[in-house]
Amino acid sequence: MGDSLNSSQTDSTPKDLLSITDVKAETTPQKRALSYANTIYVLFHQVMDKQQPADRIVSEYFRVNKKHGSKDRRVIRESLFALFRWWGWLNKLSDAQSSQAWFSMLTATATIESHAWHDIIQAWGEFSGNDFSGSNYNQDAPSTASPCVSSKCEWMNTQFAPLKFDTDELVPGWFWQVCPIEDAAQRLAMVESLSSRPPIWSRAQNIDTDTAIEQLNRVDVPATGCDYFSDTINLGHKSINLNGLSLYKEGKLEIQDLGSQVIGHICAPKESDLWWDTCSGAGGKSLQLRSLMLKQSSHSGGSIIASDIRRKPLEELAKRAKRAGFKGISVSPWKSDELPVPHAHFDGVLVDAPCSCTGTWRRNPDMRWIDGVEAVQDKPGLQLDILRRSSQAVKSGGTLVYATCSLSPLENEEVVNAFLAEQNDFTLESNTHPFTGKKTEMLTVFPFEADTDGMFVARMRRN
Ligand SMILES: C[S@@+](CC[C@H](N)C(=O)[O-])C[C@H]1O[C@@H](n2cnc3c(N)ncnc32)[C@H](O)[C@@H]1O
Repeated sequence: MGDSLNSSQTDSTPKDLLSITDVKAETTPQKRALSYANTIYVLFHQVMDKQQPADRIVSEYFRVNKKHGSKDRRVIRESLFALFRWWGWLNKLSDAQSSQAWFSMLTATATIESHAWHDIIQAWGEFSGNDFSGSNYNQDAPSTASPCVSSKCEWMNTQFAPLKFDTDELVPGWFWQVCPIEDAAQRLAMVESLSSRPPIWSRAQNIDTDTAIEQLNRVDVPATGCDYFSDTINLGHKSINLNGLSLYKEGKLEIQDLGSQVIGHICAPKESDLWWDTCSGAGGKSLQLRSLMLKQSSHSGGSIIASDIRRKPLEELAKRAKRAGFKGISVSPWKSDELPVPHAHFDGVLVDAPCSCTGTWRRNPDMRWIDGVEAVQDKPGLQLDILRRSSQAVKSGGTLVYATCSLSPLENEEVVNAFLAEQNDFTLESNTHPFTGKKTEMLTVFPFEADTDGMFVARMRRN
């Protein structure tokens, strides 16, 4: 940590540091452990107090505090995100304002996640005043050895007896009310997946997938293929400097979660189709739709119009399309409630609606504690309204696809059912779930099925 091995503040560090007057850091690891603990404490409270995504807060912190080396960044970032993953248990360890409780939390998370910075973890354990010597954390264990969430729960129950911990508590209680799962095994699988990170999923475009994988392996990216879609590439769990990859710079690799890729396959655009992506954001799915068209014919005459109420993501989409060399994608921002495109005109309309994003909690574990139940309950009115308006652009015989990255039936099945109840010229079509092989009308991708984010999709046809 450069020369700041104590708890001294940096310019951008808020003044409300952990109270550490009772902590004596003597050895170098202890001093580093103390400094890390303070930084993580400040960042954690900034996320909770400002109710802003941890990703944003951490990026801003590292942008200002250039002194941190790569190990510092890793310890700070991973410990912070781990705290949010296990906060449902940790918050029971008593008052997070107390330094001893804070050190217990840090030690417990690092133990549960088998983090590799053993000297730091040991120092945190010593500062905590708690006896972690009986912990099952093994210094020689590879960090990939990750016991299941039930055994982690057992460890918590033993380590912090008489406190009681339960796997369901790793997500807020309101989640189970709006995303009910009756089956106990499925419920546990859901908690298990929400307590771990999915790999970085990507898509090969304009290039054969095996060739792309070979090129990635040559530069030490542990890329592998995927059983479900021929253009999907799993890039593993380690963060990657995308701008250092020529494949990415040449527009031959796009990052897109495998769950999100399901949506493009359910849309299944034909090569000459005209599609409208009504909530395109920065165009993850527009690019996928275009890529699917071009896979059928490199002379595909099809095209996509992308719309969003925000301009910035549309600018980003234009850059990504240019990078990929994709002609046939244009943008048309929503400026009012009026359609920014012609009525009854499109072979396909995709409504990837704004939602609570509960399906992305694996990548953003902080959101489960920042958001409340209103993040789910507030959305269905808007979602139905966008779906209703967007549906006017579907031509007779055309396809309407509704998707979210929510796991709640309130934002999913109930919105589609409300839409179908009022629009009798649309009928629901059935699909085969790509991961489970089951036939289904409305399709939820659960994160535990194929190590992805959670998604929902329903496909309708205009009669
Ligand atoms: C789930 S995100 C879209 C993600 C994007 N399709 C992708 O694949 O990367 C939802 C998008 O809907 C946009 N949005 C929010 N309210 C909207 C509205 N009333 N009309 C159109 N778009 C809206 C948001 O700006 C956001 O970009």
